Amino acid sequence: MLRYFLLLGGTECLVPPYVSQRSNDVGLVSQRNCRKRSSGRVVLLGSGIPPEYPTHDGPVDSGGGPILKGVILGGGSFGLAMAHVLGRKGVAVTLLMRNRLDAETININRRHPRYLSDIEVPVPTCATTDEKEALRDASFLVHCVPVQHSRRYLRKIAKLVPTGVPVLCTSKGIDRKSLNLMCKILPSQLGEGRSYAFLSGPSFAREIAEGLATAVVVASEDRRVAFDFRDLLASESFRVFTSADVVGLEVGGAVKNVLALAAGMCEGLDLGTNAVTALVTRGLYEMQRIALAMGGRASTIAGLSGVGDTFGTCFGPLSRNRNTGVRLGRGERLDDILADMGEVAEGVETAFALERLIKKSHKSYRLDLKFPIIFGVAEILRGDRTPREGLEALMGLPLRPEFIAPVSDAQANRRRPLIVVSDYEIGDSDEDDRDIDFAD
Ligand SMILES: NC(=O)C1=CN([C@@H]2O[C@H](COP(=O)(O)OP(=O)(O)OC[C@H]3O[C@@H](n4cnc5c(N)ncnc54)[C@H](O)[C@@H]3O)[C@@H](O)[C@H]2O)C=CC1
Ligand SMILES: O=C(CO)COP(=O)(O)O
Repeated sequence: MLRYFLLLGGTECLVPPYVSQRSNDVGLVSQRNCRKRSSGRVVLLGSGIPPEYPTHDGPVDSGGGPILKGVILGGGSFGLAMAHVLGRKGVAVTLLMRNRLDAETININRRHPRYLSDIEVPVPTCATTDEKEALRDASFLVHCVPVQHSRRYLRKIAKLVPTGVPVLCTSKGIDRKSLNLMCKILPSQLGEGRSYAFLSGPSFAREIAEGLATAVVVASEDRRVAFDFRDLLASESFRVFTSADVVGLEVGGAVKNVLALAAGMCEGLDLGTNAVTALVTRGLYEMQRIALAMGGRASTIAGLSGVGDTFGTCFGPLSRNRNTGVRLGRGERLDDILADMGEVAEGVETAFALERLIKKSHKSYRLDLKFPIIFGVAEILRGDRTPREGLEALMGLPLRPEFIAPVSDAQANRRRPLIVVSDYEIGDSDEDDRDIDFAD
């Protein structure tokens, strides 16, 4: 088999050619988005990407065609998981990391010393800390840096990111300072002149790296880029749906981490199945309310990136947010848990961000009745209440109908994204009459 040698950051890596491993049951590669070359291989062109798409100027294979080079920003658990997804498709990937020793360990031992260290990093992956070298001929970026560090990180590398290169974001949360989702942060730092897509859904890094079946959603306002990333990532073990609802997808990914903290607390307090199920269901109602107010769709919240990821994170054993909640419920201090965990629990900062965002944008009376779980989690994390007091407060809320009808015209105006949380409640007859997905 032909092999290509790529010298990156002083490390020689074997990079097999990009080979489409899509099988018929996964779906046909879109003709608009790909080109069949004489070698019979299928190469994604990135049709939504401007003509200067650097694939065409980057390294070439022996047939003179471009080789895709993905750069993964952030070499933590999810960066590694994405290297596995792309590695399975034979795509050359550079992990852009902060720690030189970690990068060298990956290049030499094919393992990260701390994250998923029992799983070998796939061969087409190189690791480096050299930002300039890594980004120079990137064809696409995959952003896997935690949300709270993203703004500063992106600002630092912005000048090195080639024009027009598309970005797939996998980070889930709301920035505590700016109160923005990643769909605002990325263009604000890397510019509007490129396409952005967002990946979410129940997708634990460990299970992906182990090759267990996973289904996610890629959302983008640019349908061609959503299709390109879908085709680039999809394999027999990684199923990718597409969506145009970026806000709904991101709200689901952000809020589910806060709900997982609450679900974990129920477990830590030994409250039983009734309590945690009720809490998660009511939490989804809060998630939906926020998504609708920000211009997202109810159907997205009912899908993989809403209910799906909430189930996985609130009930599955792998969630770091849930495990943080369990330990809080058992009486440990938040600072001790976070220091000890050594991995990110995005729900903590996102709970504070959501609390502020809702209070700032929502002029309604008794917000604590509309978002009791999100507000309750923020109070517990701040140390204003214990987890048990938080639960007692939920049980003591005024008795009300399960769903409240809309109280303003905002629902009718949903076609215009509100961006800020507005003053209305959703009803149980909530309709979603817009396109569910891109019309193919
Ligand atoms: N691990 C998982 O199963 C999943 C994670 N995600 C999301 O992916 C994002 C990244 O999470 P993980 O990789 O799991 O976190 P992690 O805790 O495993 O790793 C975090 C990575 O970010 C890097 N980092 C931390 N601070 C940084 C800074 N200031 N500048 C640059 N890099 C910095 C660290 O060096 C590390 O490589 C999060 O938003 C998370 O919600 C999404 C789906 C699943
Ligand atoms: O987002 C995730 C799974 O979809 C990972 O959740 P945790 O960050 O809680 O581990």
